[in-house]
Amino acid sequence: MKPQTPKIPSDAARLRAAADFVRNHDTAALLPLLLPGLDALEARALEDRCHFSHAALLVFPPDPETLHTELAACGLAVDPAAAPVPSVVVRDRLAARHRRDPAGLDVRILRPSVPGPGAGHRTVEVFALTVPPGSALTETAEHERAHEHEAHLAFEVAHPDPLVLRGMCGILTRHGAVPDGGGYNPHEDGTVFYFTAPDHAKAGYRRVELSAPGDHREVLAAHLAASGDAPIAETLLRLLTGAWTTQALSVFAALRLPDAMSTDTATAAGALARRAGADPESLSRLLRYLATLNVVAGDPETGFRLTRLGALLRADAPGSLRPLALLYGGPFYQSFAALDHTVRTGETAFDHLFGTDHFDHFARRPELAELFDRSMAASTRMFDPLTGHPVITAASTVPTPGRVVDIAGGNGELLARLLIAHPRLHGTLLERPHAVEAARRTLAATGCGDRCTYVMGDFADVPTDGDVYVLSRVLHDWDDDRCVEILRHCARAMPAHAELLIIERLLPTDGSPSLAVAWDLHMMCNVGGRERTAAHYARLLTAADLTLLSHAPLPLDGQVLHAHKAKG
Ligand SMILES: C[S@@+](CC[C@H](N)C(=O)[O-])C[C@H]1O[C@@H](n2cnc3c(N)ncnc32)[C@H](O)[C@@H]1O
Repeated sequence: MKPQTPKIPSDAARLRAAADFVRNHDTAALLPLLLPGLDALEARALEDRCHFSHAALLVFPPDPETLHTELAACGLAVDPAAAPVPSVVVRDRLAARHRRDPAGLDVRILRPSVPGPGAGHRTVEVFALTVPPGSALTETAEHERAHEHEAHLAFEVAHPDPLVLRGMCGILTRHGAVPDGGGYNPHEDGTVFYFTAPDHAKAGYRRVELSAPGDHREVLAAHLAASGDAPIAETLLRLLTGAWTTQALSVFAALRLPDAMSTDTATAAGALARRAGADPESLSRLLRYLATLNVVAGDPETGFRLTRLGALLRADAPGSLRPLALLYGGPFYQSFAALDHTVRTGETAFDHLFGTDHFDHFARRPELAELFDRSMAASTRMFDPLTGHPVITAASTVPTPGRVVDIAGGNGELLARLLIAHPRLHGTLLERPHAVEAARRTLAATGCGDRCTYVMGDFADVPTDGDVYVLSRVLHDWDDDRCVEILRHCARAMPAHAELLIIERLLPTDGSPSLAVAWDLHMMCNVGGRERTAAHYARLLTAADLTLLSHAPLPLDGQVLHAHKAKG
């Protein structure tokens, strides 16, 4: 008996199936089907940041009218006023698969709405390529219908930024999804990241898409590289020109352009040049480059406005990254030019270049010291959950109010947060003289100055009257021997009941993405320190007669490690 060839469903049947699927599923139900094994925390993180937005398919109508009739027949109404948007990503994938010229494949995107359960706007995303009867594309259409290469489920990311996107891609890959291309579509200013669903997924679709409004080609480049189908020379060129990006951002911040620009309305480059005292032609070209990075939007003809990303470089933005832009484009840019010295010799490039270590170099230059303190304050979002850490709440609820000793506490940002959140808590800040002055000002400004004492000194001067000791972003500045020395000073000073909290980024041991890996290079080049794994910190603590009890995540890839004195 002749084996039966499975019948390929018609476009109308495929459209109906996609519409039914969208009608009957929502984000909460779909995520565990797609990523079985997702734990509650990760499911919540994904649900908070994205929603199921559409199911997609590629169809091949003989003409546009037939497509509209088929859509209407399955309850999919397309706004007749909305012109179909040209597809770039699916067009190029189709061209690559069938070795055709993309210019000959006019794939259009339609997005008819589908009312579904729960809140949120959902659509069927229809990629349509008109294939009239007898067309040379008939075979291509049959192949695509049979294999459903472009069928996918999509989740739209609500407020995409590079960290969120990298984190979400990380969760998907950790659960077995495999990066499978993607792209940026300038026609609708959106970026898509495709994945092959994990083998054990139960959603009935083989592909998943994360879609993000805006241009996220930097994150996309890494995703494409992981997909193995990146245009590799382009990817490498983007990587090689990273230094240009650093300088462009730094100059943009130094000229205070983010403060002069609106996020709503475009300003002509000429007007911005007059305000910044810059050359109009050169500034216009800088802004055009920054537009490719999504820091500004617009072009030299219409003018430029600031994006959400660019607004983080405003001097008064909460958590402003302006100080970091100036440091990374300034002294740390110079030191990175000597990275080869570090790699060849193991010595610190910064010390080699400036003749002194970075703490002394900055301490002797008040403007740099202030910039450094403000740059550390730029990432204090990392500290937010610490006010609720059980060790801190316990210290603030004992009958006699407890004391937090912040060792090398910088300009007092963390201590101020803890004292504001716990009005009975007292604090001591140990720092070098210039930083103590900055900390005094921070704590006085928050009205907590009278509950705080200051010790101008060195790690050897850790006070002995604390209940909680904090080492925030200190140990990563030093090599292992110096860390053990610092930890021994702590252990000797700590009363038996005292607790130690260490705030650092941890190097991942499972290959998951983390800012710690890049900052490890920064530490190596600039301070002779390093980022470490949890196990590495545990070893250093043990060598100093301390015991690591636990660690918990903080924002910006931070972690809080909890330790106390070794028993016995
Ligand atoms: C990376 S900053 C961290 C500041 C703060 N803990 C935070 O998380 O924002 C490191 C701090 O260590 C301080 N420091 C460096 N050497 C020190 C020493 N020998 N004794 C005390 N503090 C020191 C520096 O002044 C600097 O403020």
